[in-house]
Parts: sequence; structure tokens; C-alpha cells
Amino acid sequence: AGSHVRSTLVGLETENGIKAMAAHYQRFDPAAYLQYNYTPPRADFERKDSIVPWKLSCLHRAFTEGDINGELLVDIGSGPTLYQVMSGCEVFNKVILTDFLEANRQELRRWVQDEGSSSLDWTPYLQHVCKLEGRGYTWTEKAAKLRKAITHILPIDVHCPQPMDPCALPSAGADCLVSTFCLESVSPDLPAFTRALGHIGTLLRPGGHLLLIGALEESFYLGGPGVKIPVVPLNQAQVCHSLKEKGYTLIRLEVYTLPQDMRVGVDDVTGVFFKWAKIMCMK
Ligand SMILES: C[S@@+](CC[C@H](N)C(=O)[O-])C[C@H]1O[C@@H](n2cnc3c(N)ncnc32)[C@H](O)[C@@H]1O
Ligand SMILES: O=[N+]([O-])c1ccc2c(c1)CN[C@@H](CO)C2
Repeated sequence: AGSHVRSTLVGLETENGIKAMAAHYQRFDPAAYLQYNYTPPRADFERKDSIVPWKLSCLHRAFTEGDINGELLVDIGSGPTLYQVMSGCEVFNKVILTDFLEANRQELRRWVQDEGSSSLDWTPYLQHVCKLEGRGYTWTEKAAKLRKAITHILPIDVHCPQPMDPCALPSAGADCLVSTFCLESVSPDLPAFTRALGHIGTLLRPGGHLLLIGALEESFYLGGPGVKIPVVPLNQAQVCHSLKEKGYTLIRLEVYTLPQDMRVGVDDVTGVFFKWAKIMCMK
């Protein structure tokens, strides 16, 4: 039904681009992806200039310094990763993780249900976030809190006008969305990226917040050995313009530029943006 509705709303060329992107993702390898991006040097908690600690700091500060509050946080395009909700689970007592692939949802379920080892040891991440928060939690207490907060792990397709099952959401919508490296990595072009931004906006209540992390000027990344996935290269201005076009008001913007040794060949990303926005009206 989604693609039927979509093909009448967007051009055939874009529809083909979306289908081609879905075909790339059939070859996505969660364990390889985690190794490429979530181990040192990109995830080195001893290095001030490592990418993952920067991302965790942006999310921690947004969740603790601002007026973000409510019941439900939804993570759009979670993939096989959990770092992006480790701070949010202190503010929201319900967290919904989503992804397009069953393989990723399965990876997340394995961690949440504490069934054997997940592909990546999240302990250093939990320890780092505990240190940022200074609440005196042990990482095991933090892990228990996160497991308790995650109420659903659901399918999602940001190219559908209704990206996920609305029954999982309150009628007014979610209070907050987080989405990291998803929209630009799944969209064939800028119009599709902007439409996807609008689609996920419909999941938010008016006045709800969006915390968006993404790649700047990236044209591809490896979703597994030899699995080259195309990415729509974006600059800051394009992301800001798309947010504005879809009814978001920008609250905070931070940018990270990759040092040379963070460019490890798994993609051609040059920078990472963090954007904290509020949706005022649906457009
Ligand atoms: C680059 S990964 C990002 C994973 C994780 N959020 C992170 O920060 O590393 C992109 C994710 O988008 C998912 N995805 C692919 N097509 C999608 C679609 N049409 N709608 C939503 N998510 C999609 C993929 O399965 C993958 O998990
Ligand atoms: O350095 N990182 O923390 C990091 C994590 C995930 C991703 C990137 C960089 C760049 N590529 C995207 C996919 O387009 C995925």
C-alpha cells in the first residue's frame, strides 16, 4: 500500500530511486557496520576529538539543558545502535526504537532482552554517558534503566507518508524524535530527504522536539564488506532549509569536522551535523 500511495504522489524516477535504495539495504550487515563506525578511532572515549563522544555530548546537553520533556521518545532508523537513546531514557520513560530491517531490529532485541552477546559491547558507551550525567549510576543500573524504557522495536519506512504504525503512538504524537545518520543515508536525492523529514514530522505532537544527527557532504558509505550504499551529499544550508520547509524551528546547531585519522575508508563523510529543532506546525 505504501509504495502504491507513494508512486501516485512522487515521480516514477524517485520511486525507482527509493526501490534501488531498499535493494542496497538488503545487503546491510549490522555487525560490520558496528565495527566500521562504533569502535576506535571513531568511538574512542579517551580521545577528545573522537566522533562518538562528540555525538553523546550533543545529545546529553540537549536532553539536560533544554525544555525537552514528556512521555515518549521515538528513534527513527535506529539501525543496530543504542547510543542515540542513552541520554533520552533519563527524560522519557517510554522509548520506541525503529528500523527498516528485521536484521537490525533483531540485533536491538538481542541487547534489550539480554539474550547472549550483541555484536557490540555497549558497556564503554553506558559508562561514558553515566560520567556525563554524574548521577552516580553504575553502567549496569544505566543499562537496566534503558532496557526498561524501550517498550517497542518497530518497522519504519521514512519514505511512506505514514512511516510507522500509528497505533504505537499517542493520538497527539510523540513528544520527541531522535534520528541519527538515517534520512540522508536512505534518500536517493534531496527532495526525497526533505519529504522524509516531513513524514517523520507527522509522528511528532505540535511543539515536539527533533534531535537530528547526520553526515555532511557524504556520497557513500560501506554497509558491509563490499556493500557500497549511496548517500545524498548535504551541506548545512540544505539541511536547515529542509527543516524550515517542513515546519521545524531550529533551536541549536553544532558541527563536527572529521580529523584526518577519523577518515578510515568506510565512507567519504567530511563532517557531522547536530540539529535540535522544534516542530511548530505541520507543513
Ligand atoms: C547509516 S544507518 C544509521 C543507524 C544508526 N541510527 C546510527 O546512528 O548509526 C541507516 C539506517 O537506516 C535504515 N533504513 C534504511 N532504509 C530506511 C527507510 N526507508 N526508512 C527508515 N530507515 C531506513 C537502515 O536499515 C539503517 O539501519
Ligand atoms: O563516525 N561516526 O560515528 C559515524 C557513525 C555512523 C555513520 C558515519 C559516521 C558516517 N556514515 C554514516 C552512514 O551514512 C553512518
